[in-house]
Formats: sequence, C-alpha cells, structure tokens
Amino acid sequence: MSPTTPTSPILRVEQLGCERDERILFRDLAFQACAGEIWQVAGANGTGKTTLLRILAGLHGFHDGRVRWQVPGARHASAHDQILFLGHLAGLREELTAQENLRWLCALHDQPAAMIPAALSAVGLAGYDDAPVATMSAGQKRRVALARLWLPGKAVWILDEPFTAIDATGVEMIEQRLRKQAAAGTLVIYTSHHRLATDTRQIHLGGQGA
Ligand SMILES: Nc1ncnc2c1ncn2[C@@H]1O[C@H](COP(=O)(O)OP(=O)(O)OP(=O)(O)O)[C@@H](O)[C@H]1O
Repeated sequence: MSPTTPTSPILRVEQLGCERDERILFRDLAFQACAGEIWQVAGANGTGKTTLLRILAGLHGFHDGRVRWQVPGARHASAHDQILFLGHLAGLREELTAQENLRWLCALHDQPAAMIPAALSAVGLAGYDDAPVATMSAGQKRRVALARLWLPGKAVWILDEPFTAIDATGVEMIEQRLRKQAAAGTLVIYTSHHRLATDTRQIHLGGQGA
C-alpha cells in the first residue's frame, strides 16, 4: 500500500531511450517514483523490461536521457548502495551452500548477515542452510536468492521476474513481502507477467508487442 502523505520522488526518469542491435526498445520514457510505491514494468518478451531495470540500477549505461536518484542516506548519486537488484537468474554459486551464497552476497552488497538463518526460514528453507545449491530444485534456488528480501538495509528494490519458478504459495508469500516492505517505505520496481493484487503503478513497454 502506498503512503497516504505525498512524498518527493526519489527516482526521476526523463526522456529515457534505448536501442539494441539498431532496434528501438523504448524512447522518451518519463516517470517519477516515490518511496513506498510499487511499480510493475510490463510488456511482451523482448520489449526491454530487463534492459530498463538494468539501466535504473546503473548496470547498463548505453541509453539516452536521464535517470536521477535522490535516495535519503545514499552515499553516491547513483544510489547504488541503496539498491537491491535481483536479476532474472538466481545468480548463485552452485558449489556453495545456501548460507555461504547469502553471506557472500551480503558482504558484496553491504547487507547484514546475522539474519540469514531467519531469512532462509522465511522463504521456506529452514534446515537448508548448509545444503549445496547444486542439490536444490530451481524453485529452491530462486528462494535462496529471494531470501535477501528478508534482510534489511536497502531503500530500493529492483526485481527482475521474482516469481520465476516459484509455486503458488511462494508467490503469495513474496507478494505479501513486497506489500509490507512498500508500506514501510521501500520503492519496489519489478518485472513480471504477474500483476500484484495491490495498488501498483505500471510502465508498459512495446505497445506493438514483441
Ligand atoms: N546482451 C545483449 N546483447 C544484445 N542484445 C541484447 C542483449 N540482451 C538482450 N538483448 C536484446 O534486447 C532486447 C530486450 O531484451 P530484454 O531482455 O530487455 O527484454 P525483456 O522484455 O526483459 O524480455 P523477456 O520478457 O523475454 O525477459 C531483445 O530484443 C534482446 O534481443
């Protein structure tokens, strides 16, 4: 749920455009997003959803226009230190355990590791702390990556297809988590073909389809 009091935008996107392989994915994209909002980037396959999320996260620099972050407490103008980015792949090292993967990611992205066991429990993986990721199913691997949503410390979540490989119960669990975190002030931007049963804003890419 969005806050009821108006807040200043923490993200301003102006005249954003991107093309790949001489094909325009989007152009003149403009929007402003505030803390506590949930934004869905929608569109058919290949319309540029992942590309847009990577631009917002500062991971893809080949674009026109401007992306301006003003996140309270951010140490850099890019707000990099305040963004939790989860890509469409689980991004885990197969030879490491669930806990080792999360410890490594926490160290890399400045998130507290103390809550890792509780986070694994929250995503239904209690008792899997020491299981090598290579021995897990696709949905369990995705849950390990999603456990980072239960670790504090980031003001912005950018999530690429967070529901991939997740069962119906898990989808409901993640939906609840996104709603709760947004209500606490986090800006959530996600791509999915799944629309949340809550008040979300939408950016639709590729009006003509893929
Ligand atoms: N590494 C790359 N190099 C060149 N072109 C790429 C690369 N990755 C993606 N593209 C192209 O950019 C376009 C947009 O890709 P993107 O992954 O952003 O789309 P998407 O909307 O997220 O797709 P999907 O719903 O299938 O995940 C596609 O046409 C794709 O071919």
